[in-house]
Amino acid sequence: MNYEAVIGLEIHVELKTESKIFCGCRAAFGAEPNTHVCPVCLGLPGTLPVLNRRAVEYAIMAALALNCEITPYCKFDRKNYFYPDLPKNYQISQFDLPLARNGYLEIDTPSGPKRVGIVRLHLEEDAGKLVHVQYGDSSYALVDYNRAGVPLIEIVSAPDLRSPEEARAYAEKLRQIMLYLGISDCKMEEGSLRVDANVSVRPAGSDILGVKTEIKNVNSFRSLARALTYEIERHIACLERGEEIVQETRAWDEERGITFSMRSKEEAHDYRYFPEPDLPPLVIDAEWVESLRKALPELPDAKRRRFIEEYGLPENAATVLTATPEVADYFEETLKFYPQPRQVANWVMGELARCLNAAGIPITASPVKPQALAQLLKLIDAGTISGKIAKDVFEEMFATGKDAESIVKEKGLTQITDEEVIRQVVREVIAANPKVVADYKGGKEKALSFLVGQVMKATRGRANPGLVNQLLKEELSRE
Ligand SMILES: Nc1ncnc2c1ncn2[C@@H]1O[C@H](COP(=O)(O)OP(=O)(O)OP(=O)(O)O)[C@@H](O)[C@H]1O
Ligand SMILES: [Mg+2]
Ligand SMILES: [Mg+2]
Repeated sequence: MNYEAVIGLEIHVELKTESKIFCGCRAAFGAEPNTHVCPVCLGLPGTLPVLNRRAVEYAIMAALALNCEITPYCKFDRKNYFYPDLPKNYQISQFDLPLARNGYLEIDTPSGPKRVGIVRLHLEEDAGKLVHVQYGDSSYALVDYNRAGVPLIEIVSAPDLRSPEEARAYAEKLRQIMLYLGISDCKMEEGSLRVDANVSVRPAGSDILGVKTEIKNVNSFRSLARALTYEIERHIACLERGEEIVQETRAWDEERGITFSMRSKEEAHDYRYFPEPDLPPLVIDAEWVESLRKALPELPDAKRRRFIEEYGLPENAATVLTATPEVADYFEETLKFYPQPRQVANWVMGELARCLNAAGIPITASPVKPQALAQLLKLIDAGTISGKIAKDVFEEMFATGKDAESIVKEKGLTQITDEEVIRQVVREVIAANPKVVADYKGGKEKALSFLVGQVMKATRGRANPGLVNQLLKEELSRE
């Protein structure tokens, strides 16, 4: 039988606010354990939460970017469960009235663009973190509450994804949008972006959903795709053996490349959701939403379209150059000093990308700034250096942070414009290539470019190309 995979993702995104969602503690990652805590986020009796306005704004921005409807009157609910990382024994979340609903995200697939539905987007607080340590012969689980109360949004997709590749494309696109909005770091390795993958299979063509399992603990987009591939094969093998799929939560084991059962439906939590009595309902008026909508930055799809239309870039170049807002900014900043989109695109995607990769640094830390790159490109246009020498100069700029002109001067890479020097080389080249000269005189235009190449080679690319051409023609007609 032919099977079809059905996948829906729940993605948690930590918001990059200064303070936590219900108290004034700092929300930053990486501090000494339990230094960003207070009676509110520690859940001590008698404390009351106060909602962080910025967290709501960030969540609304995310909802708008994902084409959702904002719920004008929403509320918070308590999701009750017991775990040591949850000091209050409940998490403040949103249940029946989430902040936003009914959105979509467009992904690229081999058969064209595809819209993936977004069922809901809600606000909640993060839990603390357990740190497992070995001390002598014993192992301990220590709790760090710094993360407790960091604002999160959970974005729940419809079961619209049909392959691990689509799931990966969706998760990557969602991350790209969050980075464009500047509302999260989205670092999977630090847990500021976490993906739970729900998956089932069914006979191809059926419109009934199969029993799903939920995979947790995927630490990268690559693992997400691997875990789904494994799980889909496991489901199919089960069904082929005539067994039923058990609805359960499974964890991905990166090293062994398998999923294993964490808890089954029978052990599933009854969260006993009820309205949070300590917070008033959240009323989001249309004016607030509109002012946030107006302030949204240009998003990836729009930017990519503009790069194609405004700069005449091919689609793949536009995709690469809009991968992050930082790359796009670098590209456009360079254009301000050197308005030649194609050339700049080639250099940003070529030499610059290669050097950044090799050095393992982000474009924002590039030792070569946009203006410096523009100056280098101008030197090529002016004929001061050849395109080939420019690559060496760029490497030197990247390694030392010096500007193109000083490197060209220091290393004696300046073009040769002295007519007599070039004429001498031209004569030598003509003397050394009698056959090519004869070809040229016989009407072979191409022979000239060979001779130009020889002169450039003899001068290590430093001769002024215009002069080389002119003097070659002069000398050849003289013979
Ligand atoms: N049969 C199915 N096959 C694959 N995916 C499914 C199926 N049914 C639901 N899904 C997906 O599973 C996800 C369910 O997420 P949701 O947050 O609504 O519930 P939950 O996982 O039960 O709750 P929790 O937030 O406590 O994990 C959605 O992304 C949805 O698209
Ligand atoms: Mg969920
Ligand atoms: Mg879930």
